Amino acid sequence: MALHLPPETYLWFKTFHVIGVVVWFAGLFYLVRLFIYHVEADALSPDAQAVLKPQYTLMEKRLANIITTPGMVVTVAMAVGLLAANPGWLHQSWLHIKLAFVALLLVYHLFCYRLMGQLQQGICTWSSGKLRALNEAPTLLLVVIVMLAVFKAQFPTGPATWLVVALVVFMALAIQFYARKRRRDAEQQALSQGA
Ligand code: HEM
Repeated sequence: MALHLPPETYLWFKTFHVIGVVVWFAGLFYLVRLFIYHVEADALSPDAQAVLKPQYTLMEKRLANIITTPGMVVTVAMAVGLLAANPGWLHQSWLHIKLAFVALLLVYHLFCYRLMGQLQQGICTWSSGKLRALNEAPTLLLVVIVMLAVFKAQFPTGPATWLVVALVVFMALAIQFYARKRRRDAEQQALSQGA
């Protein structure tokens, strides 16, 4: 049964749903970036580690608890509002598929908390390269979920879609390639300075 709310209420729910998504993803992307810096601090001198590691721990905790999780809560709470205002969505298959991808996103969110705990205890076994690859997962989820929300039952499968998919994959690979090149250049510079 639909709630009888003023018509603009639905649009307010949608506005804050999208704002929640932006905040949630900003947090998820930056959190794993901080994990990468945290892991890379292992290669620094003990003095540098003593300063940087507690600082990264603090930044991670604040980012996760003050930005990322509240972004997730706003997204989900506003989604509940959208469904309460228009329960007809619950019978549509695009929403069921979207929910399956949102479930994956929530698993990713929880996994980030697990990694954060391991980093704080100094028992994280993930390399910075693996973390960089992990940081691409929410990009793919973001693209698919937003496409489902926008196209709904008319989910496109034509050439334009494949072009978008190819561009996203190309961008992800280019970022990985550039990051690897920068790391290699920095290593070579450090070696030549030490020589
Ligand atoms: C808790 C799970 C979620 C539910 C139940 C849900 C449900 C909905 C519903 C019912 C709408 C309104 C559709 C319309 O009025 O056309 C909507 C819009 C939207 N959702 Fe979600 N959503 C969820 C999570 C997400 C997530 C995680 C993202 C992003 C990754 C997202 C992105 C969007 C966007 C961009 C719109 C606006 C689409 C448009 O107006 O064309 N949603 N969502």
